[in-house]
Amino acid sequence: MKPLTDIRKDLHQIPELGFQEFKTQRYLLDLISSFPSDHLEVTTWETGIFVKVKGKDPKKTLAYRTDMDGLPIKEETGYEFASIHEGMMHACGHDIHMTIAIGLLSHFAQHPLDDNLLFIFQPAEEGPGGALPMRESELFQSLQPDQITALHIAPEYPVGTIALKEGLLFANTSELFIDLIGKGGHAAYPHLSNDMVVAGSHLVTQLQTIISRNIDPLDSAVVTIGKITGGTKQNIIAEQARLEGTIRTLSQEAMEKVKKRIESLVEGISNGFDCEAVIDYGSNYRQVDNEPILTREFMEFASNESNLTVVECKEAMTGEDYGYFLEKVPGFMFWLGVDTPYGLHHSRLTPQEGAIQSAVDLLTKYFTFKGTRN
Ligand SMILES: CC(=O)N[C@@H](CCC[C@H](N)C(=O)O)C(=O)O
Repeated sequence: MKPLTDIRKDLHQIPELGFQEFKTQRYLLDLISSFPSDHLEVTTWETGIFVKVKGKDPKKTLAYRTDMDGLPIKEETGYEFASIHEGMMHACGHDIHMTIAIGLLSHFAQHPLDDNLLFIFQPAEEGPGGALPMRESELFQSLQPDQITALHIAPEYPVGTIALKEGLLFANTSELFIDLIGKGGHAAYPHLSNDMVVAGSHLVTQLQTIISRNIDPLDSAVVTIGKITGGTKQNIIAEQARLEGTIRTLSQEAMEKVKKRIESLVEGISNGFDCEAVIDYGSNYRQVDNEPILTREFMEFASNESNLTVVECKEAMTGEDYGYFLEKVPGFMFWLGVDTPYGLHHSRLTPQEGAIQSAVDLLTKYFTFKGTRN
């Protein structure tokens, strides 16, 4: 097999959006077909893949999950191996996550455990969400793991550090799309039109008051509008505007409250500006809730059995549909330090590749510890 760093470079070049991961799936299947196949059961689900490494005397099934999709970002890393897909980039580390899965799989295909080890290559984490339908698939139900593990790259930690905590690690999320439909017209005749750029601007400002005025200051929530579109030309009054964003909360109750406030404010805009307004919440992700006993055991294992630094971190407002796997299967997720000055979802994100081997070494030892009986 090629060195893992070369595999990461190959994957980095072909980012694809959710449920479009055709080349990525093909690339991974080709690699997997080069591994010794005696213990492997490979199945595909949409653009994802399940690989079961059959144990020698299985009593349970352990699982490792990686996501697969990229983001609609124009890459500016300056890498020689930058994305060859215009306007798309692996800017959330899924190329690293997949490479770690391949490193582990190549090891365990040659050295199977006593127990089964299931690899889940999951599409569409960035949206619209592959974890929930994958978890609900007949295929997953038939493979049903007893414990699950995943990781996410963390730009802010050095290579050689992992970070996690028991319980809540990542927030509840909901996408947010608001369409405003008014009446277009000539820029010189505002009184004959109904301007959705003005209505949308008011709405963006009002939405910011939800966190500052409606959420308990000791709780946490986020409403981010990441994209606004509207109008067609500088001297035409905009007939429509669209706001696209995301909501993050630490509890389901806060999510319900934020949504109620959004609905009231949107209704106010619709009445005040005499326009039509439609809200679509897109996909919702369940919080990532680390199972306390397994998490604590893993933290102690990593501290004692590796030379990694284990940090007990705070929860983050990032989202992850991996939370849906954790809803049904006990397990945990951890942050993997990759030491890069630009954060997740940035066009200049350049994770240090040294992190790949550190994760493969740690998880090889951990799965061996969990899946071997004396
Ligand atoms: C780790 C990470 O960055 N995850 C994404 C998940 C996206 C959720 C959904 N599409 C949304 O935008 O709400 C994140 O943005 O946190």
